[in-house]
Amino acid sequence: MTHPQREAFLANQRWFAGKGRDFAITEVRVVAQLDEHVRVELVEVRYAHGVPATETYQMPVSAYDEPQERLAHALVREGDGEWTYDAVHDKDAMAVFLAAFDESPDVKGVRFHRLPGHDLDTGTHSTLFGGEQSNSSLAFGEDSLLKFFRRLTSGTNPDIEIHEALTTAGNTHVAALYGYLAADDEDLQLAILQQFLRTASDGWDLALASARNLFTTVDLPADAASDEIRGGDFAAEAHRLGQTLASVHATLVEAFGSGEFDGPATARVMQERLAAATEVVPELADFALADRFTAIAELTGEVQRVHGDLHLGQTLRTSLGWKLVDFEGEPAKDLTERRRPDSPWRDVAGMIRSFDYAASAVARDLGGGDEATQIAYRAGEWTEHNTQAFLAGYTEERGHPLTPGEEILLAAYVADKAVYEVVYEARNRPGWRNIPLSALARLTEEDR
Ligand SMILES: Nc1ncnc2c1ncn2[C@@H]1O[C@H](COP(=O)(O)OP(=O)(O)O)[C@@H](O)[C@H]1O
Ligand SMILES: O=P(O)(O)O[C@H]1O[C@H](CO)[C@@H](O[C@H]2O[C@H](CO)[C@@H](O)[C@H](O)[C@H]2O)[C@H](O)[C@H]1O
Repeated sequence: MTHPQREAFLANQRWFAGKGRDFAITEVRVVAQLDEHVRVELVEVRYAHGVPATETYQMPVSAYDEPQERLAHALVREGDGEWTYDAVHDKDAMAVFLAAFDESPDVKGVRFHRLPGHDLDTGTHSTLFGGEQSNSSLAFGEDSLLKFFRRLTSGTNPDIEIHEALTTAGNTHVAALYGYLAADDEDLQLAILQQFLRTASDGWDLALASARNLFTTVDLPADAASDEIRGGDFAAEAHRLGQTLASVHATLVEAFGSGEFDGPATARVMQERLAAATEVVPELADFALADRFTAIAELTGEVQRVHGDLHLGQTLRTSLGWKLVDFEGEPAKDLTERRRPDSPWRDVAGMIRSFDYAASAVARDLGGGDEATQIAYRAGEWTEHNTQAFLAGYTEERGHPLTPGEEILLAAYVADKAVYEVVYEARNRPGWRNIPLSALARLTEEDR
């Protein structure tokens, strides 16, 4: 059986990782029927070339025996007297999911798990989040947020696992976990239900606003007193973010334990990642990064569960402080790798790269006119200032300053993240490729 309409739908979704590759849907399975209209389907995709050769996607759908005008934009397929829609756009279908989390009914094929301590507000309507997302998230009124994982891999989902550990431990730097949806027969976790941080501001947006504010004051001399910068800048927030990350790391050690850092293996993985990335983006061969990576082979340290893909877009500022979101790890890694204990410096490096991204993205938007040199100077200054504040917050909270060995580790993780970003940008946002490439050029220059 062929599925041309479903294939066309899939190819247009932001969350479909196979864009640009030849693929066919080989199977559509219904894992659960929630009511007469709403069901959860799993779609198996097979690619003509390349790896991975197959993938599984989750499609919550709602089906009706006549077309639904209100859902015309979300049509997945029509035929055999049935109109099938992407259920995340369908408020009625989402109400069925919310009621199921509230009542934990017996639904063949899936289980609705709940954590104690919160009564769901079931009188609310769903609002789907827009934007560039790997999964599909929607808010129920001002109360809860439901995220359907789209690309599924069997095994424990780290986003659920880590939210559960931090919520149970009472760490307030994440949105509290309210529940999750899992398939019965297979080791598949389908969705996470958590506290909706409705008044929160996105860390990336706050950082951009701060950088823009500073750079547009271009008549400041390049060596302007940093007090002027401090007035409107992000440093106090960066400091709190550092404290937040240290607190989350400490709770993760308590919950999952820690292990020994393997220097030689990590250095090897970083070099392999660079070699693979150079195949995709040959300019990477221009950067002499090998010494940064081999330098860590001699080092000792600890590994633990971490966020794995931390950047400003994964942080939310609420009136009660910073929260970290989306503990799924780097989307390109397989699940086993994403759940493996890792160095906490990977997360620290992720945020440091993100400060550079924020400053560089604003500098890029402001263009290359007469003030380009001044803006570039300001961008470097903003990044450095916030990096130092973030590191101070992190080290103060954990109780001791950076050791020389940790500085070497951090330098390697910053370079490793930038290598990852070059490939990510080449594949997803070619216009942004120069941000990590310029960072690598600066790092290589520093190492000379
Ligand atoms: N608990 C929450 N409350 C409010 N907004 C949230 C919450 N969790 C995530 N978000 C926002 O929802 C969006 C998608 O979240 P994320 O977990 O990063 O999804 P994805 O896995 O699709 O990348 C982000 O903009 C994030 O800031
Ligand atoms: O949020 P995701 O888990 O999907 O992470 C991926 O996409 C991110 C971009 O949305 C990407 O982050 C990179 O760009 C950010 C600015 O948009 C920047 O703040 C980050 O520092 C930079 O790495 C992330 O790498 C990728 O895994």
